[in-house]
Amino acid sequence: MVDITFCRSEDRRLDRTGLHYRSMSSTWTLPDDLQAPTIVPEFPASGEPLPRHWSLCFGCGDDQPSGIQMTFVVGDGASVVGRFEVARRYQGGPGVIHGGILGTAFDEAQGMACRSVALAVVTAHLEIDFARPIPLDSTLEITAKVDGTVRRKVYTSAEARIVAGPGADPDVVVGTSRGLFLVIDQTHFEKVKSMVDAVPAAAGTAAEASSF
Ligand SMILES: CCCCCCCCCCCC(=O)SCCNC(=O)CCNC(=O)[C@H](O)C(C)(C)COP(=O)(O)OP(=O)(O)OC[C@H]1O[C@@H](n2cnc3c(N)ncnc32)[C@H](O)[C@@H]1OP(=O)(O)O
Repeated sequence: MVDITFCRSEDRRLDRTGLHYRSMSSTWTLPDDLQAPTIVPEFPASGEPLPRHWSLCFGCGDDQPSGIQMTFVVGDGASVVGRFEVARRYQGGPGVIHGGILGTAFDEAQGMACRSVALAVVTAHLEIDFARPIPLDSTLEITAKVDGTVRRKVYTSAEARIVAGPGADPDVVVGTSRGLFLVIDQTHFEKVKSMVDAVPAAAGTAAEASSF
């Protein structure tokens, strides 16, 4: 196995307990009227797998071979833990993940966390801090949670860690993300249904069934 150790200046290090963003530029703030997440009964129990929301999804679909095929388990409360392998085709800079792929993983994981509070959501706003290079052939774990809701708005955040392969260190956060998702109803995808370019597997989740 390739041994890769990235520089870890104390100033740029993020830790598990006292997450700090000293070298980050985020201006993300949670609103004063934020409500604590109310978990829907359909959301599986902690430790249970959370099925894909759509079999053709680039983030989680198992009928989408070009996608990153993330898998998820439910975490504590309104949270999920997702994993995927950083395949060589996801290369951006030499030997490292493309930033857009990390963005995809955050988007997917934070969207999946929203399933704890709503049947279906779409991303309205997503912002990412790329804290460390992420080598190809590593396994990335994204922990995502709902921080709270305001009407249809779902506020989320997430952290990424390398848990296996090159650069693995579960104590180092290699990226963070914050995102706003909006709860939608079944009319949202009505106009684009005809664009679906393959026959999806049987609708496996309530969200799939409600979308198509
Ligand atoms: C399928 C199963 C999945 C279930 C599982 C999900 C996992 C999927 C993971 C991948 C998810 C994706 O990539 S989804 C694909 C990428 N995203 C999209 O395609 C979304 C495109 N955008 C839209 O369709 C629209 O802009 C919406 C739906 C996001 C919002 O439109 P709308 O419904 O008309 O809502 P609108 O009235 O404008 O706004 C409602 C409230 O939200 C606020 N708001 C709206 N946008 C923003 C914004 N960017 N930044 C800040 N705040 C915003 C407004 O100020 C307002 O606040 P207030 O007045 O109430 O205070």
